[in-house]
Amino acid sequence: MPGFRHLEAKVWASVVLALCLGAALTVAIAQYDRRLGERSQSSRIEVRLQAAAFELERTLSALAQLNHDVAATLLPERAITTAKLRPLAEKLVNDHRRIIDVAVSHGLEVVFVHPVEGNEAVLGMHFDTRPEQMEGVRRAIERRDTVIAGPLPLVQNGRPGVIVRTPVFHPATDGEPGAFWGMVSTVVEFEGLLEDAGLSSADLPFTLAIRGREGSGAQGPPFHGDAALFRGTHVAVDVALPAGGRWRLGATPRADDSEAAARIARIYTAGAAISLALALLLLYRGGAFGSGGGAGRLHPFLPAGVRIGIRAFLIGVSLLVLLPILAIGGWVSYRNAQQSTERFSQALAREIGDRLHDRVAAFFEVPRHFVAFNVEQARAGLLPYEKPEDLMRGFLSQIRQQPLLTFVSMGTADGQYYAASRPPHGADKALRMLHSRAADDYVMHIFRTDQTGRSTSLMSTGKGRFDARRRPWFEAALDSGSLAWYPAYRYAINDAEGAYDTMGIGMSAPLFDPHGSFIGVATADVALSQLSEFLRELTAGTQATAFIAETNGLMLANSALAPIYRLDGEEAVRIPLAESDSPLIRAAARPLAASAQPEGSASLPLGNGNFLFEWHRFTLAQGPTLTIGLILPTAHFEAMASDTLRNILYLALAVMILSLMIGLFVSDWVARPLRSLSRASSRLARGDWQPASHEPSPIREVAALFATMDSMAAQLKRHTETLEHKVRERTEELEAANHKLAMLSLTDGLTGISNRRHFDQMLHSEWARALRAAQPLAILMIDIDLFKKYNDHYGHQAGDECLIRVAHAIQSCVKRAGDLAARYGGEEFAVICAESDLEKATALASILCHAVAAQALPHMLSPHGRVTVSIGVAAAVPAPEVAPETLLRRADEALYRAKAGGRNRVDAETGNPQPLPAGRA
Ligand SMILES: Nc1nc2c(ncn2[C@@H]2O[C@H](COP(=O)(O)OP(=O)(O)OP(=O)(O)O)[C@@H](O)[C@H]2O)c(=O)[nH]1
Repeated sequence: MPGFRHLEAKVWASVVLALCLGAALTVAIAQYDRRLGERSQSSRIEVRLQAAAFELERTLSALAQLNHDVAATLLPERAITTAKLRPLAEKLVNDHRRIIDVAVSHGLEVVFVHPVEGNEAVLGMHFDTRPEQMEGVRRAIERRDTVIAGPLPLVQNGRPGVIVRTPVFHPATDGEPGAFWGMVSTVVEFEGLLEDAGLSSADLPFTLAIRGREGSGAQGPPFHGDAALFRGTHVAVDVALPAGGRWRLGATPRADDSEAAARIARIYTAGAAISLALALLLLYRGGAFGSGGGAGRLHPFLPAGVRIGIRAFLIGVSLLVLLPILAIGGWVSYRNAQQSTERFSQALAREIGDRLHDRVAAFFEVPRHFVAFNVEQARAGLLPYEKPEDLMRGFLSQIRQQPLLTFVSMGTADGQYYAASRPPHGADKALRMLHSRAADDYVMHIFRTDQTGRSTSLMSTGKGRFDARRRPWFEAALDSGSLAWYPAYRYAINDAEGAYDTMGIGMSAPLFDPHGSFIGVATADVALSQLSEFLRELTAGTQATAFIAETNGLMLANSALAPIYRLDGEEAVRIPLAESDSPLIRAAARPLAASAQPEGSASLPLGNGNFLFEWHRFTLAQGPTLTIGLILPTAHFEAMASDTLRNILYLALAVMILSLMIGLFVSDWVARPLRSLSRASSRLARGDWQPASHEPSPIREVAALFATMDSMAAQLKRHTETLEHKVRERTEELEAANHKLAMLSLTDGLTGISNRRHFDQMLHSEWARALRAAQPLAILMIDIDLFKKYNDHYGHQAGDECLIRVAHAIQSCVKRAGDLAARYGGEEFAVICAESDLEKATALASILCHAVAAQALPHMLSPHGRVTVSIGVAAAVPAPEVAPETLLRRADEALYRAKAGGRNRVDAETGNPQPLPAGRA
């Protein structure tokens, strides 16, 4: 009966041990998983912190630059000119939403602030009355450079703020550094900075703290979050502040990581299930559920009566174990590969997108830099516009610094044009100088230049007048009155090679001399074809397509090098994204038009595959809003997943084949000796005692089985041989006895010669033989004369003795092979003479007659005085229709006649009795 009571103690012990081991292993795995999870969480946090640090560094360094720019405006006069300062400050505050105010102090007193509203408390403030402010101010003065001060509670609202401070000094005199004049401070909302860096505390999956106030670094005072976390295990990333100093970002994962908790719960559940299953299995083996795993029971999963070979069994078991492992391992790996690919593709797209955005944004800073520089130069009286050769050489050295620029040029107030240029098209990439002068009647001249920046040869001259004042960039500068982007336009330079047959975009600004008089317009320009080339370089090796377009959907550039304008007569008509030659760009136009978001992504299903589309919108300073689009084929990433899957499949296949081979080898190793054992026992069962040639087995139990079987077989063989020997002996004895019995059955018990039965058998067989051979056969019938009287006179005993003597006498005369003498009955004897005719037989009969008489056995009552015999002889060649008894009868008749004739004589069937010769009677 199934039950638990009868279970042995060792079964219970193994169950308890299995449960304990299972629990210990589960706890260990959960701990390990937790540690792994924490490690991976830490690295995720670190990545996030690094991204945030990068963003903070970028923002702060941009702010430092801007603050520095404001300070630079104070340098010429070292006087607070509100009219000059206000527009700059206004622009700063408007462009950067996190800036609270821009303030200027003369000495340590704040004398200018913008905006005033909300910052009234700042105006007139003395830094030396505010120790927390003074710390940063002192640092800036000591360093004589921009510093990032704070964060500290702001005077205006008490909220934490970061202050970018740039000190301004009097000019140096006699090699002595100039004395402190004042300070430009840009105040930034600290929480806003954190938010922009993705560290808004609301949605962080970790606890954040920051230390290093005043850029004091890893050991500095904490200023944000719970500083206690710095005492425990935490992830730390430093923010390098512009112009020196560091903040340290520290983070620890939040305790309520539900994903990790769910994973740990799954591990505990799986561990409990496996331990329980193991315990049940042990109970089953112990017999808790019936005869269970007891010896002799077949496997519970096999139908009754089914037997399988040991090799199939071993391979089957291996496959049963291996296949689920392979299947689960393969599935998990594939899922992981898929997820990693997904994450990787998104990260890569974002990475390429960000890189593209940064590079393009940096690229658009280039024209600004050159135009601003030339504006500064003009204002400082350093732009040699009255010496065109020098002017163009200066432009040439500028354009040489920036390989993507197409023109750095100036249009003078009277419409003359001077430029350095890099031809956007054509094989000849030598830099050019261009001018259209009033002296040449405004005809464009294009010169090739050499390495030293001199014009070498005139390449071509223009067809018509080139009046700079009619060019879009000139007009745009006049319209805006300051540095500004102008819309894309078609170049009007008609050189012989068509190198300038393209559109361009750039920045221009009016130029004023030191007296403030308008002297012309400076411009830096990039050909849109160059911009496309730039995009192509940026996306090289990524299989991505990138484009730049304006908000109205008109293309500026694309890495596919699809045309961005077409000519309608002489007029260049810009092509919108939706009409691009590139189907990818056309497909991207729709989601882009539908979204007003500054950045986003969309999936583009196209005829030949799926694409991931990422876009960023950004506004150029003093210019249009541009969209940078990036289109990536997802097949590239999917291929990675399918590559992984294929690799997994190959690996699984290889493992399976290897396992099968090992399985076959092992099963053969185990099974072959067992099979030879099985064959040997079958042979033994058939009684084949030949010693079996076993496969040697390395398995102890199997080897022991072989040894036992061998000794068992040897013992059986010995027993069987002994038995066979005994049986043979008994059989021989039996045969001898049977032979004796047979002899006895054919012999007369008194006389020892053949009896009547033997005589009859021999008569028939000899008769048949004579018949076949057509030879004569004779019979002698012999009867002792007057034996009754002998008996009566000498007694029965003597009669028997007499019979014996007569028999011996007869037997002694019958020696020929094939002849037989027998006692025919009573005192009567008979002889068969083979191959004998009557004559030969009669002769034998006479010899017999004489032989008996010659014994001279006294017989008182016989007229011969001795024992004599009478013999009847008959002979014949047997015929098929004649029975042998006929011959017997005839011999008997002859005997009768011999008796009647006086006894002691022979009578042949002729009827003529043969009297014995007298002398021998
Ligand atoms: N002692 C002895 N006597 C036998 C045996 N078998 C037959 N007899 C005797 O043999 C005698 C045969 O006698 P009968 O047949 O009358 O003939 P007979 O006396 O020999 O006279 P004839 O044949 O005419 O010469 C009988 O008395 C039988 O008892 C035997 O085995 N032992």
